[in-house]
Amino acid sequence: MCKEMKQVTSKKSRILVIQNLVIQFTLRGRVLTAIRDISLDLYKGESLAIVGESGSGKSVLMKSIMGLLDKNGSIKQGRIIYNAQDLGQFTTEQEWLRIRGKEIAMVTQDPMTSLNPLKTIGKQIEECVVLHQGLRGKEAYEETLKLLTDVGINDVKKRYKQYPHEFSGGMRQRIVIAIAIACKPNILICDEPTTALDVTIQAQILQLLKNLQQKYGLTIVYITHDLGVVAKVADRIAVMYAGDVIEVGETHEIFFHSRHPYTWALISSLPQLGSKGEQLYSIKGTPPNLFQEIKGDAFAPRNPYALKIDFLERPPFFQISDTHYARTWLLDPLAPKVEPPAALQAFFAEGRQYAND
Ligand SMILES: Nc1ncnc2c1ncn2[C@@H]1O[C@H](COP(=O)(O)OP(=O)(O)OP(=O)(O)O)[C@@H](O)[C@H]1O
Repeated sequence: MCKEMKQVTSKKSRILVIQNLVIQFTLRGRVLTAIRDISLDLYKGESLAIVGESGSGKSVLMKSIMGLLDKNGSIKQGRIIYNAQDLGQFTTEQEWLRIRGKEIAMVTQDPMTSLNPLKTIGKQIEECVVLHQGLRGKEAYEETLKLLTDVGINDVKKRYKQYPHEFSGGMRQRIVIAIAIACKPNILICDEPTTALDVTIQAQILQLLKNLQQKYGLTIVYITHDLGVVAKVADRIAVMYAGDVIEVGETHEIFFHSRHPYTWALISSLPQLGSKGEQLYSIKGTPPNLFQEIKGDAFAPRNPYALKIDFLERPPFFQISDTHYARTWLLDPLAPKVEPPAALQAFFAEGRQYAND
């Protein structure tokens, strides 16, 4: 039967809890609801990927956790609990400075925007080491060299003295990661960290983040529009659509057992499936206008499997396993049995087989 999402199913401890979050922006007198009543837990030491197409609310959600919402936006409802405090209640920049960078750090798509072009990269990392680790002089210098080594940069003494423009895009991203790690955060948010990089470098940066996660005991949140990118690095995936989380589960559950037709559509658009040359399920239409009130399941108008109730009532989270939940009326016991498209079923079967081997 349907149960409201309750993700605390094992001994894993929650490091961040988002409860019934609603975020709105006011634009020329009109109100846009970017986050529509989201609840999501983040577990200590895990890597969670938040996946969804452009405009689904991934960045707004993460910005709200870091106190970086644009001035015309605000939290209208809900809580963001970290370390027994509700971050949503923060009103001053001073309060945020205790969290931002220090406890929760962020790596963005474009390293150039995070780096100062006029300072050597060594100095930029060392400033964080001094500020956040309290080291001075030779100790701070040594720690900076160690961080450079940890992020896979060679010849560190020479590199320390160089400026951002002397590095390639991939190397610059490594430096931004070193700066983030220098602050010893508990949570690292990676917002499309590899989008600007070519495929080989992408894989290297993702592997680096995976290694650093283990070494530093980090909890990582990946934000991406590309499900394929996080397949190998995420423990869990939350799928967002029109400001809502519509499915969440462990990575293999989302890839090979997903139940929401929107997740099916996302998987269908993976190049691995396209290469089979089969006619796959593709999403037609556009996401809803977030200035307007959304009734029912926001995906219903684009969903070939939508039921009448999908247009009327927001589906609850139906529990599929201890770790897997989806917001679709198709999971209601009274709903007709619907199977994913044949090509996707073949992909699911192949993936499950592979997982069992
Ligand atoms: N300052 C703002 N004023 C008005 N609307 C905003 C503002 N910031 C974000 N939005 C709206 O909030 C919604 C969610 O945006 P968000 O940037 O979180 O999407 P996203 O999933 O991160 O997309 P992308 O992958 O393109 O970054 C969008 O409709 C966007 O236009």
